[in-house]
Amino acid sequence: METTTSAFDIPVNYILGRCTLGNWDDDDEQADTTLSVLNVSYVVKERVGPWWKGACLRRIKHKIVLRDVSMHMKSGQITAILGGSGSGKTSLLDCIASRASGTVSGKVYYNNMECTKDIAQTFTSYVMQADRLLPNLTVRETLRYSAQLRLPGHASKFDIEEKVSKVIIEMGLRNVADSRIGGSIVRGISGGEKRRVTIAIQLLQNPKILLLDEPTSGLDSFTARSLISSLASLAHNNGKIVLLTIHQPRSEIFKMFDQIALISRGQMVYFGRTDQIVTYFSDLGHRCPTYTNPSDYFVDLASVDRRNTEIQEETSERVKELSSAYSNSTLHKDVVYQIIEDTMKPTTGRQLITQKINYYRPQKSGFFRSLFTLLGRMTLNVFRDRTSYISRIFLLSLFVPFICVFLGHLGKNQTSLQDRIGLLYQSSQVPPYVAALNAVGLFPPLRDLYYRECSDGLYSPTTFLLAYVLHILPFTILSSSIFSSVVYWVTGLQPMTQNFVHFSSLIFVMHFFGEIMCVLVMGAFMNPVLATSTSGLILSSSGLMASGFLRNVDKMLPIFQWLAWGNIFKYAGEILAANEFHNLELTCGKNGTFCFPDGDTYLNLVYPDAVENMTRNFWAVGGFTTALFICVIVVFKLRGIPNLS
Ligand SMILES: Nc1ncnc2c1ncn2[C@@H]1O[C@H](COP(=O)(O)OP(=O)(O)OP(=O)(O)O)[C@@H](O)[C@H]1O
Repeated sequence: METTTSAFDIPVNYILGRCTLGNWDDDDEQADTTLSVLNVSYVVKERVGPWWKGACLRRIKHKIVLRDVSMHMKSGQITAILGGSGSGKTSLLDCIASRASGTVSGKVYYNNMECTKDIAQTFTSYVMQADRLLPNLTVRETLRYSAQLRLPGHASKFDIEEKVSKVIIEMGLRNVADSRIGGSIVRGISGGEKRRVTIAIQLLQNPKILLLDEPTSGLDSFTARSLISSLASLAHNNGKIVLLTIHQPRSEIFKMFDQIALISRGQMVYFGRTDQIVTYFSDLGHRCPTYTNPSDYFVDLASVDRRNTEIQEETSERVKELSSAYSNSTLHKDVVYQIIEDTMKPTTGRQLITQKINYYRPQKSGFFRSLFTLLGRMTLNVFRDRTSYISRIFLLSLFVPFICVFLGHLGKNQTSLQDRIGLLYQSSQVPPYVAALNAVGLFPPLRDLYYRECSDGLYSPTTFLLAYVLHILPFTILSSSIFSSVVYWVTGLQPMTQNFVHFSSLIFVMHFFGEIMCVLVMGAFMNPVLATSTSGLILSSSGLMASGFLRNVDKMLPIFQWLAWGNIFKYAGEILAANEFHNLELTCGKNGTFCFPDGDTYLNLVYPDAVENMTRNFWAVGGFTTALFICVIVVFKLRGIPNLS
């Protein structure tokens, strides 16, 4: 079948094949697809100057990452972008996938139709360099959950299983289908198999165009070869466009590519058929020596050597000559003319098809389906890892023996007043802090996976965060109940059921609050070490300042008194104090020194309205926790998706 040459020839069947009204899994492999890149340039902003000047004061420098790059690919072809480190390979893929963060000029066309982000998301799948997979799931489970998120809401269980089995076979994962992915601690499938799983996830949506950033990085040469061979057969047998970046492939791999794009310092040095590259460079006077891997030779030829100034100038000059020779070559002109010719045809048909694409774009799996899929996946991931659920349930309980041994059974004498204050202070501080530790350990892999799936447009931050809090809820209830039951009854706080219910409810809310607080910090900072120290600092300084257990809030500077109104620990402190000290009888010594005859005397002194404000304070802690959760969603939305590799 001939390549699409007219806008009217754009295969509507293919579009219909992805239609939610038709069969979403229709493999209309006969339909040709083209992908063209015309004079694409890409400029990014860099801030230069000393760090202490901050982001606003540092000078902005514009860096040209890509300059006038043109390429043309069609279905059934595998094309490799080659080049040294920093030459602009990943940036070129980002521009094609509409994921670039800087300024892109020039045009990218899908089926001779100007590309928008929507079109890119509909027709392409992007495989990033890093595998972001949950270590405790098996290959099949990973694919099943991904399919539930990626396939339209009406796809049945049977459709999903069928699709999963199909990609497992396509990517040669049959032997490891029921093995765990594994991670740094638990051994799982090999690095090459993980790469295959990542690619298989992207194949679930049956994309026409598959973009892969360094798919062979970190793989041994045998595994790399077998992976590229699978990608080549995806292109040749399934009619996909496969475009990948690669550093320096070995010669067997090099031969598998149909086309090569060699770039250097953001400029194209060669784009054309693989079997013509040797002749092309020989004609320019750079003959690839016998017994030398052509990819090694050409990548070295197009790289600037920075060992010393002399060599740098010499190699820079050579690269300039190579890129100018290519831009004047018939090879380059043919590519540009072909793209211009194909895309200059009447636009009405294209507009019509754009409308069709917008109409037939596959529907997302829906809010509730995404929510329950994420919830199921997170829960399974925790239950598969003993250390995760043990730490979630029992980490808080580990503090109990220390508290009990240190304080023992509280009496009714005057020193027990101080013991009670210490115990209540610890009870308000430890649960949120332990929850923050749990979040630091268990949230980052889920967040990384969220970033990848969110950049694929699968679900929103709200869905992800809601699923996260719902999956921690049973653990939070269980661990806070164990903590409060033992601490409350062993240390001998007021032995009344209602007081115990108040105490345990507050412990639960504070435990939950700590986790949400840490998730908020991890939405702002990627680094978990920074997240731990920031969360710890926020929690301990808030408790210190506002709980009233270490210093009476009314005796602080007015600014701190005002700030305390906006701090959950003020209300938590009042609840704990009123709950324990109201109606508490104390005994005085015989030597006639000042003493508190009962807990209410202490309450009147430090928390005058705490008993009357009990209900208000419960509303306040609940309100703070809800508001914090809303803030987390806002932070994740504002922060967006970081530039992932
Ligand atoms: N958003 C950005 N901000 C600043 N510099 C950028 C940005 N994107 C790309 N660059 C710069 O552009 C150049 C090309 O980067 P790119 O990641 O595309 O190279 P690459 O060929 O993929 O390199 P590698 O093979 O090492 O991954 C690099 O010098 C990089 O620092």
